[in-house]
Amino acid sequence: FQGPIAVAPTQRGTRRSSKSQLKCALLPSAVTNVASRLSPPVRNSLILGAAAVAVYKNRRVLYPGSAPDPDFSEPLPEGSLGCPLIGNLSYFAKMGDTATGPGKFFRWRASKYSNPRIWKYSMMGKPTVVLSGMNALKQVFNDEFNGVKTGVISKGFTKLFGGDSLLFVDDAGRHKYLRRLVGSAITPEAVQAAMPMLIKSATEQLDRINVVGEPVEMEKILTSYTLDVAWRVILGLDLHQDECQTFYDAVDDWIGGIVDPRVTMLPGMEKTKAGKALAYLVSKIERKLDSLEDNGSDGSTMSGMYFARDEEDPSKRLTRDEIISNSLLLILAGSETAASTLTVASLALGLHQDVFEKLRDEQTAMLERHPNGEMTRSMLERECPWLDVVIKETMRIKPLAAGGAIRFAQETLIVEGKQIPRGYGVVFNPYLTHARDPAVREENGMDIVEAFKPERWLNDETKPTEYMPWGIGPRFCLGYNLAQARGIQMNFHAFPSFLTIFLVQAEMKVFLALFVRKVAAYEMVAGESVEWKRLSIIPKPKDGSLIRVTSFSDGS
Ligand code: HEM
Repeated sequence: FQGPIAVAPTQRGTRRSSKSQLKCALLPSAVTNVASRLSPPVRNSLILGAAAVAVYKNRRVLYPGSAPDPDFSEPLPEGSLGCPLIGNLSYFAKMGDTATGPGKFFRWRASKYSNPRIWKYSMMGKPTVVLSGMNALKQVFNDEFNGVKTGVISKGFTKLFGGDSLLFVDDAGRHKYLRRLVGSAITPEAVQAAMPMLIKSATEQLDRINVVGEPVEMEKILTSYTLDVAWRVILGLDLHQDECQTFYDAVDDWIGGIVDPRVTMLPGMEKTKAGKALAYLVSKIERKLDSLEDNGSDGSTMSGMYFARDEEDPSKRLTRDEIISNSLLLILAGSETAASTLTVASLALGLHQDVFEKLRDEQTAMLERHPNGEMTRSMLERECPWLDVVIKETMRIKPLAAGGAIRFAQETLIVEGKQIPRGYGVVFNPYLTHARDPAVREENGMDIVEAFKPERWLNDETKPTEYMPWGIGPRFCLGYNLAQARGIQMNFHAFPSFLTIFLVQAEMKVFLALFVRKVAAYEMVAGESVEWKRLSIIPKPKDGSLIRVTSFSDGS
C-alpha cells in the first residue's frame, strides 16, 4: 500500500487496454484510501486475506506438481499445502505435545476433513497425501514398485543408513531378492537358536531392577536390552561390558544424524558425530565379516546373511556392502521400535493391574509345566495367549506416530473418489487407521488408561480389523514376518498365528515373560496422569515409564 504506482506495459507483447491500465493505476490509491480508514486489526486481516487469495489463485505456479491431473475428473483430496517452500507451518507447530504425544498434526488435520481417510498437506513444499483405513491402504501400498515407490527426501539419508540396504531399493525384483537373502537370516529356526541370547540379554537388564520402592526408568532398561540384542543376536559381536556403552552411544549418535542437516544435506558427513559413529559401527561389522570368513557360521543374523544363498539361484549371495548396509538397517529398524513398544507395555501393565495379573498367572502356569525354566519360541507362541494380546493391544494404541517411509505416486491414482496426481507423496498413518476401527470408535478407544483392553483380541467379534502396526504391502516389517519374502501373498488377519512369531515378537515376549516372572507387583510413579514425549518414532511416556516395584516374586 505505497500509493499510486505507474503500470508498465506487459512484457509479453499483448498490451492491456487503456481501461484496464486506468483501473490498475487507480486501484492502489483507492485501496490505500479505504485501508487508511480501517482499524489496524481489520486492515491486517484484509491484507492476509488478500495474500491468501493471491496464493490460492497462483497455487499452480507456486506449487509445481500440485495441480490435479487434467485427464481425471476426480477432485484432489481436501487439505491446504501451506507455504510453498517449507510446507504447512502447523506441521512443525503441532508435531506433538505432552497430552497426546507425537503425531498431533495428523490427528488434528484429519479431524477437520469430511473424509479423514484421505487428505493432503505439504512437507517441505512437497504435496503429500495422508492415507488411513485398510481398504485405501491395501489398494495403494500393495502396489509398491508399480503405482507407488518408496523414495527419500534427501540423498544424505542413503549415505547415513547404507546405500545397499533394501530400504532404498525401488525395483521390485531386487527388493524381493534382498528380502529373501536378508530374511533367510531371521527364520523361525534362527530365532529359536537366538533364544538363549535373548534370555541372557533380558535377564542381565532385569537384574538392574532389584530394590523394592526404588524408582526405575523402564525406557533405559529396555533401550539397553534391544541394543544388547542388536550386538549379540544381529551382529554376533562379543562386546566386553565396558564397550557396551560405546556401542549404545554410537547407535544413538548415528541415528541422531537424521535430524542434523550437516549430515543429511551437506558434504563432510564423516567429520560429524553421526559420521564418526557410523564409521565405528561399520568397522565392527567389517571385523565380524572377516572373522566369519575365517571361522565359519556363528548363528547370528549377520552370519545368516553372509552364508545365505539365493534359493532361486544358488550362485547368488549378498555382497559385503549389502551385508553392511542391511545389518545397519536391522539395527535402525529394530532397536528403537521394540524398546519403545516395550516401554509403553510396561506403562500399560502398571496402569492395568488386572492384565498384569493375567500375564503373571500365565507365566506361573508355564513354569509349572516346565519347572526347569525352559523357554522356547514355540512355547511362548502356543502357551501364552495373554502375552500375545498384550503386545497386540500395546501396538494398537501406540503404533508409529507418523507412518513409515514416504512413497511417490508413479501414476495418477484414484482412491476413495479422489485423485492423487502422479508425483505426489503418499504416506500411511497407522494411528488414524487404528482409531477408526468400529470396535474402538464408540469409546475413547486410543486412550491407554480407558481403552487398554487386550481381551478384545481373544474374541473374533471384538477383534479390531483396522490394524497395521507392522506396515503393509511388500515392505511389511521384516523383523516380523518372512512370508512375503518367500513369495506367499500376505493376508495379515487370516495368517495362522503359529507362523507369526519371529525376531521382534520373540524379543518382546521374552522380556515381558521374564519381567512378570520376577516382579510380583509394581506401581507407576506418576499414577494415572500419563504425559508423553512430544517427539519420538513410537510414542513414549515422558518419564520413560517410571515404575516402583512393591514386591518381587522371591518374596523380597
Ligand atoms: C515393535 C517393533 C517394530 C515395529 C513397530 C516395526 C514396524 C515396521 C513398519 C511399520 C515397517 C514398514 C515401514 C514402511 O513401509 O515404510 C517396518 C519395516 C521394516 N522393519 Fe520393522 N518394526 C519393528 C521391529 C523390527 C525389527 C526388530 C526388525 C529387524 C531386526 C525390523 C526390520 C524391518 C525392516 C528391515 C523393514 C523394511 C522392510 C522393507 O523395506 O522391505 N523391524 N517395520
